[in-house]
Amino acid sequence: MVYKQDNDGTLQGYGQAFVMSEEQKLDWSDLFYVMTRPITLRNMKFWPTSPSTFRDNIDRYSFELTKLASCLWQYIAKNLGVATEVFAQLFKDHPQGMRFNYYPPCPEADKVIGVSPHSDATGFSILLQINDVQGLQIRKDGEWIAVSALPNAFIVNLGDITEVLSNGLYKSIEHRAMINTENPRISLVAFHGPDNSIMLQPLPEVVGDGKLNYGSMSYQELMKAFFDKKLEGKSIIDKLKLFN
Ligand SMILES: O=C(O)CCC(=O)C(=O)O
Ligand SMILES: [Fe+2]
Repeated sequence: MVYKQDNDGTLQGYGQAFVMSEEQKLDWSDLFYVMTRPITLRNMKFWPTSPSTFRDNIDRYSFELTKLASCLWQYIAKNLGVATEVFAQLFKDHPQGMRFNYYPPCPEADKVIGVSPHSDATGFSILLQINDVQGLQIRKDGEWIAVSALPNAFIVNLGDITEVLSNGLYKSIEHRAMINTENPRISLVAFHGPDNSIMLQPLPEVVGDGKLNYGSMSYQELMKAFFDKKLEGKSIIDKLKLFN
């Protein structure tokens, strides 16, 4: 297949992620992932040329989402009492990747899962539920709750990076995607992560004289830890938490 993943560690292209063994039961989904920003990191060999509008539309969508993401960072910074320049520096060049998820229906839908429980290893994700099929669930107080998409609205899932930077004032959300027996479901998730070179730790401006709740880890190390194992709840956060 022309756009299939390479073994270059970036997971771009068509394929599966988080496959650790031949025996593993895979998630019931097809996925396609491309890095969309910074533009210099785009690898156009993974960008389909058919339909002919694809590249142009994704480029424009990526640009508009970046504006939305900058706006959200400004609100988060304000809420945390941190100068907006601090976030602008951490998220400089607006790193962004897009994952297209296709979940085929399954006659035995209760025996499979579309995406295993996890939190996103990113700042936040802006999710668009493309067709009107429900499937996303979030975990709140130990219970799984179905999220219905509002018409013309995005779903924003906070990621692990925001939890650590905010010393836990913001919590990343554990979520999963379920399958149904009749209808395929399609979602498009745009991950907004930090600059690749950052050292991830709670922001001193947020911690102040208070208790430090998380240890530190380079973002590169964190991404490696995330992709080196099966998706499993809030595993990155569990690793970095100093107290339970
Ligand atoms: O399809 C969904 O609603 C969720 C997908 C997801 O969690 C992901 O791609 O990280
Ligand atoms: Fe996710």
